[in-house]
Amino acid sequence: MSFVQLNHIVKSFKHQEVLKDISLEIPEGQIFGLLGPSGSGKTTLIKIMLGLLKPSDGTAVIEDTVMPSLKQMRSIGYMAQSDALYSELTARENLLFFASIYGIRKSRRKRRVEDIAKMVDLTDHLDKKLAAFSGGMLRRMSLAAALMHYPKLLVLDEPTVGIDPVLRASIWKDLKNLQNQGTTIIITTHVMDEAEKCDCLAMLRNGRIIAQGSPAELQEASKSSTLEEAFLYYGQHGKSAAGSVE
Ligand SMILES: Nc1ncnc2c1ncn2[C@@H]1O[C@H](COP(=O)(O)OP(=O)(O)OP(=O)(O)O)[C@@H](O)[C@H]1O
Repeated sequence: MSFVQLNHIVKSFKHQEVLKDISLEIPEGQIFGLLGPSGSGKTTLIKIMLGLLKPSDGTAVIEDTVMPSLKQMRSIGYMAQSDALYSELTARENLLFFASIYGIRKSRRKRRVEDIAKMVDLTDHLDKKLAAFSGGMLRRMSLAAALMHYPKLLVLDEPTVGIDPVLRASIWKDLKNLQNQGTTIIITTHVMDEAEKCDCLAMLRNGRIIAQGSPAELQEASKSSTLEEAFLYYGQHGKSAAGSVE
């Protein structure tokens, strides 16, 4: 069953058509990667999917509900590119705040904050103000906040920018664990070794999906030895034979 369905999404800002007839189906429990150069429309597509932005045409559906839907929004964790956190508060205070707005019961908040901090490797920094955090630590805080309410769908816009390879690997381990627990994960990335870890990829360029399929399918159909090579191939040759682009 597809968990997320995008039907013929078009989005224009003034005279610029940023998304041009995008249709996608993302099955439940998948790690789905949106790959594309800067400005190709990844964030815009995600915001439409989440009901944060209205499409000019088409519909975004999550679990049979047309977005925007308050009910569905409550079951989504969204980690945006910029960190929406309070720099004058400590990490613990920030996370307790998210726990309260996500409706985690008071008796469970302290424990949940500690569990989440452990997951993103911030246990030793819980009582520091975010003003003293590095870029990578702030990204980990954002991930923690997005995970606070056990979301069924986790949407991550370039989650590992500014994060070192060791921590990136540990975050990916956590993402795989979440997937094993049934979470559907959508991730935007420029990083190829990250794209390779996704079950399915859609390559976006100039507001269109130029290829879609598993990393292996995309490489095979373009006779490429790496995903990067496949991406360059599709950029030059248009739609993929591998994918389910209609
Ligand atoms: N609110 C807006 N008003 C006008 N134009 C916008 C708006 N939001 C996005 N755009 C334009 O839409 C295009 C796609 O932007 P978007 O942020 O979706 O790209 P992206 O693929 O996420 O890029 P990046 O990887 O750099 O984050 C860009 O040309 C951008 O300037």
